[in-house]
Amino acid sequence: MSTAILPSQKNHSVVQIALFASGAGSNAKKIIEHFENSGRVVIKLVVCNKPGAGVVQIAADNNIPVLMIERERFFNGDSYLNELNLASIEFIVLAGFLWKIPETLIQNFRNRIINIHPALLPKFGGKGMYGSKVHEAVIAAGEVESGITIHYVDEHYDNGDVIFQAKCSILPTDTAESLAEKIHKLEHENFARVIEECVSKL
Ligand SMILES: Nc1nc2c(c(=O)[nH]1)N[C@@H](CN(C=O)c1ccc(C(=O)N[C@@H](CCC(=O)O)C(=O)O)cc1)CN2
Ligand SMILES: NCC(=O)N[C@@H]1O[C@H](COP(=O)([O-])[O-])[C@@H](O)[C@H]1O
Repeated sequence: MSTAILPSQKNHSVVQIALFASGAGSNAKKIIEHFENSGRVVIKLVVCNKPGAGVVQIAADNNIPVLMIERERFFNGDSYLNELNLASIEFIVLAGFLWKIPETLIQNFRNRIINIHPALLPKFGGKGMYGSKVHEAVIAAGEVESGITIHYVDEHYDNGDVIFQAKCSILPTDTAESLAEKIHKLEHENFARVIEECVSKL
């Protein structure tokens, strides 16, 4: 007699995530630490397009393999889909990744790629809007608040469905640097939890 597998008894498989990053990797570090002892999520791979980026050392410190990618193959080849499949990657997190994700990956990871943007989309997004450039534009526009947006990734920059936003105030004395600190604090407080909520729905 076979035993029915009740939902509560379903054996939830482990979700294997690739972190894509181009820079210092402070978000990647927080995410890696958050899932360090998780039974549900494994940070399997760090994908980076900038040799010498801080995120490469963070991956090494945590014994996470790094896949260094090159522009030609990423945009005009298989977009490293073979390596992602070999690593059994099921979900992609963009944590300060500065290249546009190509159609090949969008199609193969439909609704399974998320990104964090350091502003309140739809304002201050799109091509050219990354890193301190975002904070400089927000300050120059005279905004009294900024924040973060975590969203699904589609074929356009900063256009996918919004998952989460959090705000911070901007004081008259704030600079792009001081705003960046407020934004990083919001990112580090929220990104890992939002990732966990997203993968729990897979
Ligand atoms: N298909 C998508 N790819 C990516 C998205 C996205 O929403 N859809 N988000 C970006 C992250 N990002 C904003 O959150 C972003 C990153 C970089 C740029 C940009 O203008 N990049 C420059 C190149 C910079 C460099 O090579 O150092 C450019 O494209 O000319 C805009 C937005 C990640 N990918
Ligand atoms: N438009 C994309 C963008 O600007 N992303 C931003 O890059 C930074 C990476 O910091 P980190 O390398 O310390 O995580 C983060 O602030 C993230 O929001």
